[in-house]
Amino acid sequence: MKTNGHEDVIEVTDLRRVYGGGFEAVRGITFSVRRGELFALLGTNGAGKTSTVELLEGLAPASGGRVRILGHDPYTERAAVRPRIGVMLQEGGFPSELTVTETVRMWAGCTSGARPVGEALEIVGLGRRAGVRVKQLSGGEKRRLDLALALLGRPEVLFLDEPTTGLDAEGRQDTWALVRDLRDQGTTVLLTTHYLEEAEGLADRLAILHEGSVAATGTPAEVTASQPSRISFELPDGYFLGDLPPLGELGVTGHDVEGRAVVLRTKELQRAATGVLLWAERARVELRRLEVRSASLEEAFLRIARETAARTGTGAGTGAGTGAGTGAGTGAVAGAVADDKALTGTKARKDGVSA
Ligand SMILES: Nc1ncnc2c1ncn2[C@@H]1O[C@H](COP(=O)(O)OP(=O)(O)OP(=O)(O)O)[C@@H](O)[C@H]1O
Repeated sequence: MKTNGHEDVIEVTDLRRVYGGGFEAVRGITFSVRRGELFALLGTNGAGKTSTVELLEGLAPASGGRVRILGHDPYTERAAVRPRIGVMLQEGGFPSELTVTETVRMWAGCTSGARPVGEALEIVGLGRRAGVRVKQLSGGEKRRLDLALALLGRPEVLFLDEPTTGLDAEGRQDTWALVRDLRDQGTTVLLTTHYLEEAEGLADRLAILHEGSVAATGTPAEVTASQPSRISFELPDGYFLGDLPPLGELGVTGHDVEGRAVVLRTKELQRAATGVLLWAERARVELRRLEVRSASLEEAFLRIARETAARTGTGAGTGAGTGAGTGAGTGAVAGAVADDKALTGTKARKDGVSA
């Protein structure tokens, strides 16, 4: 199908997956991925990423809704779809005594129109490790071998399920560069990841899944734009938050004060920052540790997580985050801002702040 002149190579419409016990893991999700696009599926543990991707790969039938990959149903028309897609398996499960070349050659035997083995290894930077046994590869090299196998059939659509899990920072950067190259050469990539930094850096568009539903979708910039920016600084000695102009008039929609540290949240960053800086100028005070910045995808995600946890009473700590493994709660991006109160001005709400 074509939308706005773009060919959608992945079309997902009201997709549902219900497991044997009746548990609905995927609850009517809709998104599409255009040819040559890199699309990331993000979500907390148990959000339904794997359940969704398995349906896209044709490994299971949908319980409801529709999936089309390159115009075909990946389950009922598997023979038409399979040769045109690549799936990066987590640890391919090959005998570790085989060398890298033997492993790729074995897989090439099952792949129609496979690239030459050497070419596949060069693409992923394993050319010089061709004769090494798989068991002697580092974790990062094993992931690259998994990727080489996924690329053997020159796929038009590549599914990458958490391709950098377990890699160190350098390994992640290498994989990201590789994935970008593939996308630049026209491969459509669907990536699932726990690493928000990965999605922010790589994805043209993304969807955040929560409890089987799409909680937010768009470009990384669009998703973060739905979240407030932050201005943080230390109150000068002898001053209180109430000494600033009325925060509501500055476009500030939420704030925190801890000791002298102040964080203001706003969707009108320029207006709020200008107001704060003009005040400081006029009061002839220096705002130490001043920081003014837009929300990151990680902040957007964490905030969404907190909001839904607060709304639904679900717990936090579901493991999405940066490469450092920041914990995140479950959440949905509904745009609601649970702790952003309409501020009338000089009333502050924490100790050390006067009205
Ligand atoms: N075979 C199954 N039978 C019943 N429930 C399942 C089955 N597989 C997964 N689930 C449940 O479906 C929900 C979604 O799981 P899924 O593995 O798709 O999430 P995920 O987003 O990929 O999570 P993770 O990031 O932890 O891999 C979870 O609550 C999970 O427990």
